[in-house]
Amino acid sequence: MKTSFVLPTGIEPLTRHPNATRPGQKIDLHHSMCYGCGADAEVGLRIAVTAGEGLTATATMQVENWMQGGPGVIHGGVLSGAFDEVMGTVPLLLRRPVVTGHLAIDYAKPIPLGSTVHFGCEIIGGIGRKIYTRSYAHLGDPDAPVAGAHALFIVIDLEQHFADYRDKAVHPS
Ligand SMILES: CCCCC/C=C\C/C=C\C/C=C\C/C=C\CCCC(=O)SCCNC(=O)CCNC(=O)[C@H](O)C(C)(C)COP(=O)(O)OP(=O)(O)OC[C@H]1O[C@@H](n2cnc3c(N)ncnc32)[C@H](O)[C@@H]1OP(=O)(O)O
Repeated sequence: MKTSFVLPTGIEPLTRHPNATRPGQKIDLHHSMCYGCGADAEVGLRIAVTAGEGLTATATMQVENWMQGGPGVIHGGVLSGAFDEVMGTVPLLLRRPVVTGHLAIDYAKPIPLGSTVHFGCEIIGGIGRKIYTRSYAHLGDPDAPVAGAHALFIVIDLEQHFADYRDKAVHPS
């Protein structure tokens, strides 16, 4: 698939954490009010990410009517959010919390409402606090991708990063 995302040189391989989620199991819920994965979020993508072998994962998302952009098809921003969620979850296999620094999407085909989008994802490697990932999406045939994505995630100190915002956090009612 065509992309204009340029990977830097010097990316080093990363290793799965020994206590990471086992292949075939769902990677732990981030938090229940998360727009990407939360079961209690008022509006959300409700994506479940399953660990694969090594530093890989898969995920699915149902394309619901509220996700419409062009007539009958998914909004590009919703798909972008889905890729962010899928790729942002995979660094949990390293047991390292991250936030997105750079996200690039390649849209190859329109995705109809009512589809199930299947995602594959892998960690390419890292440089210092930077973790590079790539992902692709298909509608049932992995040989016919409908979109692809790359992202750079930055490892953060979880407590410190959100310290000034926690008083605004919303909780399940
Ligand atoms: C939805 C939020 C969830 C957040 C995650 C919470 C918990 C994590 C735990 C579990 C995760 C589980 C599931 C998560 C699922 C989905 C994830 C969704 C993730 C998101 O949706 S999260 C929201 C959007 N995200 C932000 O809200 C970030 C705002 N931002 C910042 O908070 C700062 O910007 C930060 C921290 C990114 C960096 O700040 P900083 O001061 O710590 O570090 P610094 O600036 O030095 O960058 C360090 C090195 O990255 C390079 N670098 C930085 N940005 C770059 C760019 N754009 N392009 C190329 N290189 C870049 C620098 O050049 C330097 O590289 P070098 O070391 O080589 O110089």
